[in-house]
Amino acid sequence: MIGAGSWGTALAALLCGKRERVTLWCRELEIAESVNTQHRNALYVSELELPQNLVADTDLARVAATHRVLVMVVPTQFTRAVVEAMRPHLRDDAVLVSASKGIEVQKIETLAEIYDEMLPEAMAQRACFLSGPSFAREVIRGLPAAVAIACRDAAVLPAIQELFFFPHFRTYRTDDVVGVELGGALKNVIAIAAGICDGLQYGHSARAALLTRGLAEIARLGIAMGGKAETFAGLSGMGDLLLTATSTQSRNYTVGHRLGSGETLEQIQAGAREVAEGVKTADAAYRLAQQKGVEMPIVGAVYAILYEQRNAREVVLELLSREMKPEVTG
Ligand SMILES: NC(=O)C1=CN([C@@H]2O[C@H](COP(=O)(O)OP(=O)(O)OC[C@H]3O[C@@H](n4cnc5c(N)ncnc54)[C@H](O)[C@@H]3O)[C@@H](O)[C@H]2O)C=CC1
Ligand SMILES: O=C(CO)COP(=O)(O)O
Repeated sequence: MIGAGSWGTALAALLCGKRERVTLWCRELEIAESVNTQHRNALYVSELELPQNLVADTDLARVAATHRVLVMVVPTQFTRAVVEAMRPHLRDDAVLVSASKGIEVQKIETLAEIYDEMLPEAMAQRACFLSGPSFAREVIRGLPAAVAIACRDAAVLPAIQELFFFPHFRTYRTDDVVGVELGGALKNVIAIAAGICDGLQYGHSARAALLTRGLAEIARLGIAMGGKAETFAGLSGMGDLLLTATSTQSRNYTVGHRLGSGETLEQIQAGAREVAEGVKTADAAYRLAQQKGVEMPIVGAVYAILYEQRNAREVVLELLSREMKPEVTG
């Protein structure tokens, strides 16, 4: 497991139920020591006990060289640098499984596009993408969840699906990498919008409208990028949007709620250790939509509130003043 934040720790603990030993690569020595000696992650999900067969290692080159299946769970904006550091050490038969959700701002690229750019063709082709409604804390506690896993290489996908398949963690397979990735990345931006809506106390009807139109935007960009329309109605699309945009457990929803309640992004981010991917992805998605000529008014509104210091109420008024039109859902 490459990345020892909340989600990397949760997925590593999950896989411990199926493998004799799972290695967790940690940037932070403090995490490695606490996992190896106390079976806890001292910095993330520290209240939860971890399996005894989870072993932490801080040497990225060694972990990359000695494992065939590498699950990538570092925040999106750091993925390029971590892949760069791993690249010389990777085995020829390595299978990368991406479990992060976001779009990189630096080059406006999805994680699949970063892998395509940086890895040998066959290795990039067999990379898998796991995404869907799943809070780390709930997964560590063994509560039921279901997610999607996507891969372009049909020969690799069943084995990776099986690796991540448990009675309480059901994994559904698809070949739609673009749809799964974009659903997971963009729902975080719409979750920020939903939080803003609730922070402004606009009510449940407004939030339901926002989520439905938000999903239409996600599908519109996703289809323009080559994703399949039906994927956006699935676990990595509507499923994850439902979870993230309606739960106070979500970091992205919480960022939005605090913005809607009057705090600034700077205040919210000061001292925050955990990543809310939607903040950076809003920037990348706004630019990507412009590049592709896709209309995304809700993403544009989140961008204006986050990056142009626009007043949230005024931005919502502008959204509500848009012209009359037919209902198109993708
Ligand atoms: N937490 C959750 O419930 C879920 C998270 N995800 C996704 O998993 C990915 C990772 O998120 P979390 O594990 O929640 O993160 P987290 O917020 O719990 O931890 C942050 C992680 O970032 C790493 N980090 C910080 N600076 C870094 C740098 N310069 N280079 C490399 N790594 C650095 C830290 O070592 C730590 O592993 C994100 O894309 C997130 O959207 C997906 C599903 C569920
Ligand atoms: O992706 C997630 C759940 O599927 C986690 O959402 P947050 O990052 O908003 O907490």
